[in-house]
Amino acid sequence: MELNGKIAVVTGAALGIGKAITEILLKNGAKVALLDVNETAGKSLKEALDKQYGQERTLFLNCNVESEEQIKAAFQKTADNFGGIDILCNNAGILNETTWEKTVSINLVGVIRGTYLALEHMSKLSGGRGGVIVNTASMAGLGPLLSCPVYTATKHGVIGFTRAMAAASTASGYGVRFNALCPGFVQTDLFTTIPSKLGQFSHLADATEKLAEKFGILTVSEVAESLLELVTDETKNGEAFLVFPQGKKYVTFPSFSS
Ligand SMILES: NC(=O)C1=CN([C@@H]2O[C@H](COP(=O)(O)OP(=O)(O)OC[C@H]3O[C@@H](n4cnc5c(N)ncnc54)[C@H](O)[C@@H]3O)[C@@H](O)[C@H]2O)C=CC1
Ligand SMILES: CC/C=C\C[C@H](O)C(=O)/C=C/C=C/C=C\C=C\[C@@H](O)C/C=C\CCC(=O)O
Repeated sequence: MELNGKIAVVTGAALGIGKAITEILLKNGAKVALLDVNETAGKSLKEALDKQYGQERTLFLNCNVESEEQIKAAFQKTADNFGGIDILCNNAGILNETTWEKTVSINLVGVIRGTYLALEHMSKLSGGRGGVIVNTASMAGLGPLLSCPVYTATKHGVIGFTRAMAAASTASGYGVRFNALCPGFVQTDLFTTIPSKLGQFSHLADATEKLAEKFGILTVSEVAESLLELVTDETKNGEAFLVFPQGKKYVTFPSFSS
């Protein structure tokens, strides 16, 4: 997919991985709608991006992915402003085992909600022009993280949902590719605040730290480069792209097809 002129929506765009995704999409010619619940950070980033790319290339919309109404409105404003949606990065996510229902609501339900609402704009069956949806999962979607079982569950769910949607899209003719981005540990606010977010599993913080030492820490730019590959390589559909400092690979899963 050539990005020049394409229209992208990034959730959780104001900080961390979402900010890096936004920047690499802009750098490669896309227009980007930044959706985030953190209005201060979102407006500040928009101001900085306006200076670098001009005011017309981005739109910041205060949006909580837990709200169907807010996502619906944000997608409509994006389509009205830019003329459609070609790319969706369902990136917004939290890690908090004490408020685990909220973690499920944002990390999994928010991804499902964003996907279904975006398809109303993107699917060729509803007048869209197709495109690609990349869901930010995690290495914790591929293996158990003992200190955050609910976070692990949400990321396993994101990968399963993404792969099923990829198959449904191919079978239905949506013209939309679906892929999961699965980074290991990444240096962001989410990562640095982990020790205070483990709740009843806080006694396992050291084990997590040892995992981080073992697997290393990615930069947000490294993650954004992998996102770009999933967006631009039109052969990628239904992939789980595992990214960590030692390298990256497309995960193979057991096949149950006869
Ligand atoms: N940091 C890490 O080690 C890894 C993070 N991830 C995933 O990457 C994604 C981004 O995480 P980070 O950049 O690390 O986190 P971060 O905390 O640095 O940034 C997350 C962004 O999402 C926004 N956000 C949070 N809840 C929201 C909501 N309900 N609606 C809209 N926006 C919301 C925040 O305001 C923030 O701007 C998450 O899905 C996370 O699970 C995946 C693998 C590793
Ligand atoms: C605590 C969560 C930290 C950051 C959030 C981010 O989304 C994330 O989940 C990063 C995960 C990185 C995981 C790295 C390795 C994961 C290993 C596990 O899947 C299990 C594998 C090994 C377990 C330890 C062992 O048996 O050697």
